[in-house]
Amino acid sequence: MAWLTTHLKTLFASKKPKNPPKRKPPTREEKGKFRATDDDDNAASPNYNIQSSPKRSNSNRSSSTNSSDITDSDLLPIIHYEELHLIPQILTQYPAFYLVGHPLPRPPLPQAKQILTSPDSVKRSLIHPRKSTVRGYNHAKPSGREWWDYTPDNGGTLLTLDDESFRHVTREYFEKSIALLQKICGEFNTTYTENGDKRMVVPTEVMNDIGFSTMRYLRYSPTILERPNVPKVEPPVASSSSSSHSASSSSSKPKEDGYSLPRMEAHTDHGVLTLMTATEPSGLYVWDRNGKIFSAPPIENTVLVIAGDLMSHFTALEGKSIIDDGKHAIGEGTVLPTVHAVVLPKGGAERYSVAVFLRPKRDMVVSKHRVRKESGEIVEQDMTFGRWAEEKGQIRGRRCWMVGQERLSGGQEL
Ligand SMILES: O=C(O)CCC(=O)C(=O)O
Ligand SMILES: [Fe+2]
Repeated sequence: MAWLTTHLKTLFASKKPKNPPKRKPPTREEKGKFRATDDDDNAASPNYNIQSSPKRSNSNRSSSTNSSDITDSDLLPIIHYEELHLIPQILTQYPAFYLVGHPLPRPPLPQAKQILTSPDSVKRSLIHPRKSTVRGYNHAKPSGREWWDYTPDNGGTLLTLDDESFRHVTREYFEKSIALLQKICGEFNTTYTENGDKRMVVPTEVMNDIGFSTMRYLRYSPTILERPNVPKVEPPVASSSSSSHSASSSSSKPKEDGYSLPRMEAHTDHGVLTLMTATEPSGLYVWDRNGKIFSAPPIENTVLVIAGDLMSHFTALEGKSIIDDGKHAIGEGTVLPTVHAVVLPKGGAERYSVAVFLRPKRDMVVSKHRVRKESGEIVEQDMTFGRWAEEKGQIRGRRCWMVGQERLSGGQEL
């Protein structure tokens, strides 16, 4: 811990108190221009400039979640591309941040719409031969959601549309986003120190190789929930009660309560970092380490960045492992994986989103795992990224492993 405390003192503490006073929400005039530090500090160090997100109206917030504790002061920071060095500290304080001034092209939201509104026959042809949920087309109809994962191998020519422009835009956004996320990882390696020397928290292979990274196009829509192919169950012949009729006659329709809105259950992503962008209506929420919820609607010209499980693993206390030591591996410089969920507001609109996941190869060894054999002997076994992610999916409550919200578990397979 000493290495980080000392380093953070040098880098940040003179500019920002350890427990900063709660920020006041910006006034309309300050919209998008609020500074988290006072101006004297900024005069000494003009680079330390965190903008809060512009004030948002309540109409952006879903009325369908229990988000009454979301107030206007719950704003995620906006970081400028020229200030990437702030990100390691920001991610220990906030569950997500918006990045502005970045070199990415326009987000491929029209391409997300194009592929996810293709005829069913086309979608069927894009399903992975081994039904991978992270390559090609998939759907989760009970959640009102469908998605398509880009396959970077073969230059992005597999399980994709026969459309040159679609392929070009998709590939370009993926490659530039991965390069951006890798650059952000580089900032972690210049921020963390050990005995005065820089500590490589993110392995070189993550920064030099696309590994098992992918990009996902998602569509959330009430029309997906309708499941038109599910045969309608006729109500049993009523004896005396008329209520049984009304209950079963709605079986092929989405229920009108909050749980039948298009959604993605709360989860953390397996990888290192995820970059996201979406259309309105938003419905994206992120949790901080104290369980506080932030609404994360799309903001023009920005992308949202969150941390995945592996970032916690990389930034765990030196000599400790999240996998073996659990919470004892968490220090003040440990970035926790961002718990996030999507719940579409009522009203029937569709939402499209794009998520780019920076992940290493599945066979990357993330830990020497200590296991006890039947004889009682303790041996070391390699824990690979792929196996770790798979185990997480099998353990109830682990999809949001830091929060342990079993109620909300769900999410994606790797
Ligand atoms: O649709 C979104 O904005 C989030 C998608 C997501 O969290 C995921 O695919 O892991
Ligand atoms: Fe996610």
